[in-house]
Amino acid sequence: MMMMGETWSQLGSLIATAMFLWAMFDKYFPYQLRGPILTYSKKLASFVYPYIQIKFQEFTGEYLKRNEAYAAIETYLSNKSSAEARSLKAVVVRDSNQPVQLSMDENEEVTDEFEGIKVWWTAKSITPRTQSNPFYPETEEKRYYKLTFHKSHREILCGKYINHVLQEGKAITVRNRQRKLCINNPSQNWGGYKSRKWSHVTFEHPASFDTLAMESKKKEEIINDLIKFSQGKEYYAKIGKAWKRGYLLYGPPGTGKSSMIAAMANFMNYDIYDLELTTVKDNTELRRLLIETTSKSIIVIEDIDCSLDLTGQRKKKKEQVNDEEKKDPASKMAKGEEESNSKVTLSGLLNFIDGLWSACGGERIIVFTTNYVEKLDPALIRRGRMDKHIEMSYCGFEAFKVLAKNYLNIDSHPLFMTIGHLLEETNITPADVAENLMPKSLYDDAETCLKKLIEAIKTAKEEAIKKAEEEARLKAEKEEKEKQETTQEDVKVDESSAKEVKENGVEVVIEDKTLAKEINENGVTA
Ligand SMILES: Nc1ncnc2c1ncn2[C@@H]1O[C@H](COP(=O)(O)OP(=O)(O)OP(=O)(O)O)[C@@H](O)[C@H]1O
Ligand SMILES: [Mg+2]
Repeated sequence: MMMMGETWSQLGSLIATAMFLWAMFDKYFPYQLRGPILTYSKKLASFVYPYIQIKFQEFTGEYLKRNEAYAAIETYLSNKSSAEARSLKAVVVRDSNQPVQLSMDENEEVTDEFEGIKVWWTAKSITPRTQSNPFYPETEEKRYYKLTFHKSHREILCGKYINHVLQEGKAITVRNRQRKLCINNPSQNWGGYKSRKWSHVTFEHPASFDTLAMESKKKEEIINDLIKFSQGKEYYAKIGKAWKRGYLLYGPPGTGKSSMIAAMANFMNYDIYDLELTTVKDNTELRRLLIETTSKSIIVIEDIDCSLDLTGQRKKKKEQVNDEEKKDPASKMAKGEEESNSKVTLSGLLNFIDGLWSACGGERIIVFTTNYVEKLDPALIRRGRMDKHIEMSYCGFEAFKVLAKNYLNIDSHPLFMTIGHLLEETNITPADVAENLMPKSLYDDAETCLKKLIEAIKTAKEEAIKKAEEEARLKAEKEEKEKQETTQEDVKVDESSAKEVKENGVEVVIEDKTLAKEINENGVTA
């Protein structure tokens, strides 16, 4: 006990002496000599204490912008902190799917290892005593992380390690973030305070490539394409192309185009920007919307053929208009108003896909969907613009098996063979198959649902046959009508020809009506 007391009193007097010496140094030591003295003392300290320390402050710059590095380090250390530190802070992070993020409390220390080198991270804070900037009073404590390591590892830790920490921290943030489904606001709502071009909700669609019904080979091809794209940052930079990829999904309604987009977003961990083109006034607005999208996102334009008149017809219409304008400049003026309301043009959209502005942000996927691929303008869908065309087709046997697994949790059943044969002969969408496979009551077992599906496919088959017959009948009727019309026209021509021959003064009875016509056409008078 006595010993303890003595040690404490010695320590106390040591601290008091140090404080006294520091006060003397601060008060009487000439200012000019302080620099060299401090430099030498630092050299001495580095000899005695061979460690390097780096500070990462929470706020930097005149306008106290939050330091991205600090946030990344905080996230990077959160796992290590929760395992090692004894005093922790819990922070709710915006747009994160984690309820709270744990970080170490002030003066706590955690260790980390990189390529066999040990480092120490400490959370620190200082409360400023003076107000340096009257416009931004520093009333709050300044927090920072301190990284300590041996000076012999300076090169590797200052370069590779810090880079690793920042990248990993950002990657964790992306993994933990709540993904967004954004829709564009009409431009008349863009003006006011706090107004935004995009509104968002949390994206929680459960679709995945596992639940998507399509041929496994095709599915794998798409997954590989997406993986290659997500790892292609350097590759895209090397070949001088913006880091983006375009997909065109086409197929009849209910074949899973929207489900595919949701599955892609879940697989890539991307946000979705669902762009409603009909509310976009012009190309300028389109550009403004585009630059507000973030990277790691899918920009979707659904039903591109309906969103805009971007089909070949539009071009023709436009050409016609231009011809009229050339003839009549007044009509051009009259149409001026209409032109300005013409909203987004094909060239505007092409610029959006692969013009200069499309490169901002990077790591983005653009998806167009359509039910009628043949209606689209070739310029819009040519290779290079839409890098991959994916056909979403009617339900085949492989796709059916995925749905049976999803909805009924079965891999096989004696009825599968019948269904397989029926699907080969009938076009039925995965949406219709899914609808029939879904148990409608508690008593519906797998067999009941499969039988229901068989009935549905048979009905679809009968309807398809009836439709085909009806179409064939209408076609035959049309052809017959056209034939009759042609014959009537021929008769009229023949009669007028025969009459003309008569009018030329020569009475010739021409039995062969074709010959009469020919004589008339060639102006021959017999
Ligand atoms: N390939 C599929 N795999 C799994 N489920 C599917 C598939 N296709 C359709 N479905 C089911 O049908 C529903 C409708 O599908 P979805 O909306 O993806 O079709 P779509 O092709 O986008 O149709 P539309 O052209 O009308 O927009 C989905 O909710 C899903 O349950
Ligand atoms: Mg859809």
